[in-house]
This record gives sequence, C-alpha cells and structure tokens, in this order.
Amino acid sequence: MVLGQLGGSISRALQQMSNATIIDEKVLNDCLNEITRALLQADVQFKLVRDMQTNIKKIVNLDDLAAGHNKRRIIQQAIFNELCKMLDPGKPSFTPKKGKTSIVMFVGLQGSGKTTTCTKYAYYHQKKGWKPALVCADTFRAGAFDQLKQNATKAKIPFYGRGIGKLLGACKNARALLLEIGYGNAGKSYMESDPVKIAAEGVERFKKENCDLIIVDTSGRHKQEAALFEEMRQVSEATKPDLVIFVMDGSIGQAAFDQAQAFKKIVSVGAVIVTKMDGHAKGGGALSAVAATKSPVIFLGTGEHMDEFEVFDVKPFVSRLLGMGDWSGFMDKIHEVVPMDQQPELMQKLSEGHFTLRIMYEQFQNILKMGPMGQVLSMLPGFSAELMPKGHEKESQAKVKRYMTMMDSMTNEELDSTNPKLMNESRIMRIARGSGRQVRDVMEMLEEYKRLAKIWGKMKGLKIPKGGDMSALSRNMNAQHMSKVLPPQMLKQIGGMGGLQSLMKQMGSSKDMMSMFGKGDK
Ligand SMILES: Nc1nc2c(ncn2[C@@H]2O[C@H](COP(=O)(O)OP(=O)(O)OP(=O)(O)O)[C@@H](O)[C@H]2O)c(=O)[nH]1
Repeated sequence: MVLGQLGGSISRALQQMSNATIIDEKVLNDCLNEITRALLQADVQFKLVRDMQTNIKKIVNLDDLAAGHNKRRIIQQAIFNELCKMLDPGKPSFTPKKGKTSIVMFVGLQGSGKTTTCTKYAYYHQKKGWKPALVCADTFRAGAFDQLKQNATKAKIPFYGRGIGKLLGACKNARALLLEIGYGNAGKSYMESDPVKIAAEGVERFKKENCDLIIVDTSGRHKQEAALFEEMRQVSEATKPDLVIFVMDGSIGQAAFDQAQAFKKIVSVGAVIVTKMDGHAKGGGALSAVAATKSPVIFLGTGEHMDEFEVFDVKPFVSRLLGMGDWSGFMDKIHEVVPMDQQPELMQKLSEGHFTLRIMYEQFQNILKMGPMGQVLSMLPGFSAELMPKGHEKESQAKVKRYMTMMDSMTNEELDSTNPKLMNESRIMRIARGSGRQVRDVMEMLEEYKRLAKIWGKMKGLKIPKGGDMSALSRNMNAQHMSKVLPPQMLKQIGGMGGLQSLMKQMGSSKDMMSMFGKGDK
C-alpha cells in the first residue's frame, strides 16, 4: 500500500539517523533528503516539501542544541510537527451523532469510488451500533443502483432507489399511456429519471424509520460539468444534508487541489474521503493538496472491500507514518469487535486453563471482524503496513475461514472439551467428511489449537477478581505475563521487554489491556 511505502521510507530514514553514533549536519541532511525524496515520490507539492525542510532545519539547529539534549527526539518531533502541519486543514468536520438523525450526501466524479465508499461509510457506522440507511440518487450510471443494492444487502443495510430495469419499465408504461391518451412526445420528459425526487423520498422514508445516518449517493460524471453541479445543488436543496462528503480518487495526486476547490464552490463540502490509497503512488500528494483547500479528510479508502476503510486523523496518521503507532486507533478496532462485557468470562475461562476449540472459534470470528490485519498491525508502534503483504494477508484469512468451516462440523462436546484425547480417529474422519476437507486439514487445525492452547495456558492461575473487575485484574498482571502470550516476532517488533513495558504504560487503562489479551496471538 502506498502509505505503507511512504511510511516505510520515512521510518527507515529516521532509523538510519538513530543508528548513527553522532548526529551532525551530514546525518541530519541525509535523513531530511531521504524524507524529501519519499514525499516527492508520493507527489507532495515541491514547495510544501521545501518549506518543511527549511522549517525543520530552523528548529533543529545542531550547534545551538546544548549538549545532553536528545537530538534524535528533537528531530523526530520536528518532522512529526511539520508533517502534521502539511496535512492539517486547521478545521474539524461536522460529526454526526449516534441516535440523532443526520443526512450525509456523497458527491464526486464518476469512478472516484463514491458508491463503494457510501457503503463502507454505512458499514463502519453500523459496526459501531448506528442505524444507517442508503439512498441511491445516482440515476446517471445504469449499474449504480444495483451496485449499491448488492453491497447494502451483503452488509444488511436498508437501501432505497430505483433499478434501471424497473425505471425503464415504468418509463415505458408511462410513455405508452401518454401516447395512448394523445400526448405524443410528452412522455419523453418522464423518461428522465428524477434523482432529486428519489433522494427526497428515500430520506423521508428513512427518517420515518428512525435511521440515524441517512446516506445519499449522487451521480458522478466524467468531468466537472454544469449538469453534474446543477443536479448536486438540487439534490442538496431537496434533502438538506447535515454534511456533504466529497469523494476523491487519491491517484490524482496534487491535482486534488483543483478538483476539491471546484466542488467546494458549488456545494458546501464539509469533509473529504480520499479513495484508492492502496494502489497508487500519489496518495501523499492528494492528502496534502486537500488539506491546502482547508477541507478535512475524514476517512481513507484502502481497497475494494467493505472493511478496507480507515479513519483519518492527522496526528495518529503521521504517527503511523513515522512508525510510532496509533494506539487509540488500535484500541478502537479492538473495542469494535470484542464487546467489553464478554471479556471477564473469557478471562475467567483462560485463568482456569480452559482454552477450548469453541474459544478458538470465537477468537477467529473476532479476527475476521477486525478486517485487514495489516491495517490493524500498522497501528502498533514499530510495525509498518509493509510487514504484511496483501497476498499473505488473504492467505491467512482463508486459513482462518477453513478452520472455522471444519469446526462447524464439530459437536458441542468436541467444541467445549479440554481433553485432547477426545479427538480420536473416527471423530477426525467424521469432521473431514462433514466439512468436505481432507483428514490432514483437520489434523492441521487441531495442531493450531494445541499451539494456541499452549500459549493461552500461560494465563492459568491468574487471579480473576470477583465480578470481573478489570482494573483489579490488571494489577495482577505485568509485562512478564504479556510477553509470554505474544508471539516472539511480535515482541521483537515492539522492542522486546523494554518496548512492551513502555507500551503497557501507554495503554494506561486496564480495560484496554484486557481487550488486548483477548486478542493476543493468532
Ligand atoms: N483499489 C481500490 N479500489 C477502489 C476503492 N474504492 C473504490 N474502488 C473501486 O473503484 C471503482 C469505482 O468505484 P465506484 O464506487 O463504482 O465509483 P463511483 O464513484 O460510485 O462511480 P459513479 O457511480 O459512476 O459515479 C470500483 O471498481 C471500486 O471497486 C479503494 O479504496 N481502493
């Protein structure tokens, strides 16, 4: 992913500087040149990059830094601040409130990823307990409604709109009727679908159904033409959106500035979502260009799938680029998938040494809910999205799904047992037959279970306070416990025991720590 590459180059440059015994002018210049090159490759405007370099040099005057000052920290902080400045529009976006109806209208050019992004946005909020609904007012592109319908159905999100088949049918009937009663060509105007009417109807309907996030997808055109802007204006007038989100293809790089400005002039764009940040080299340019138009970017699209969608927040984003992690994003992801009220029960079972196949199944479910692992891992300090190539990620997800299919063929007794001897040959053969897999696949899954049971077995004996008081439980834990649960490569990435200790300090809240334990090594 492009941001992974950019982040990788920047954190490598910082790492090289850290490896140097003395930080002198040359080491600083090499580091800054490396970062400059990475930013220019990501299509960030030359002037911005040059200004950033000058500012950093002004702040980090090596001669003036008194001996004993941590130069690395000062340099890293200066780079952090400058990158934040480059990406910060200086203006927050309107944020819809859960439980209170908000209408959000999506605009953008054709092919920018608008329809896909509408569903991702709805799905993201639905996972957080909202009641979203989708209205398709894109009557320009023939397949837009069907695409939205397909995505919405998959995610179980209510939708409203008219398919082209139905629409043409209705138009034909109406025209035939008009011709019959002698209105000649008058039927032609009815042939034109009315996105404004559809949008208004959809919004009304979902307001009545008490949806708290009504998302209106509008038509896109190949270029910024008058007809597109007029239609957008009318849909906006009819639906009175609380927020207009402009969806933009990140691969256009710096050209994002002109596009964002053009849309802003016609409708009051309140926020921007930049898509296709996965495959293209110009993502950095697009982000800084949008910031220059003073429009806040709120999400990034990082793939075609529903969960390849990330919250964009300047500071955590830059922190991730520099390999410093995004702790709040990581915890947010975890809370999304593991409800806190389920944690005490799980901890109790683990402390009794009861790691069953059912627990493994539930943990796999959580993993799949978390979405792309690379995205999640890049939020941890020291990790980079580069570490998890996309192909590898798909492979591990497929493996988890395969294991779960086999577990679906198990009896309750098998799922809840902690006796390894229970799984005899005939049971294994039955599971293989039932799930349409080979005996060796079942054996492999059981091996994985044993491996995990061994890791989780180290939690045995941990004192679980009555009523699952998590804050009390956290006092019973220390980095030693944690280090046993984490896989060795992960521990190394975090920076060994020292890194883990500081990480745990950062986590602060014991609530968060428990969630992490719930998701340990998979
Ligand atoms: N790689 C990648 N592809 C994306 C992303 N978002 C959307 N796409 C793809 O981009 C293509 C266009 O997306 P659509 O959602 O159909 O675009 P649109 O803007 O709604 O198009 P119109 O309805 O014609 O205006 C589709 O193939 C999507 O799968 C993304 O973040 N990454």
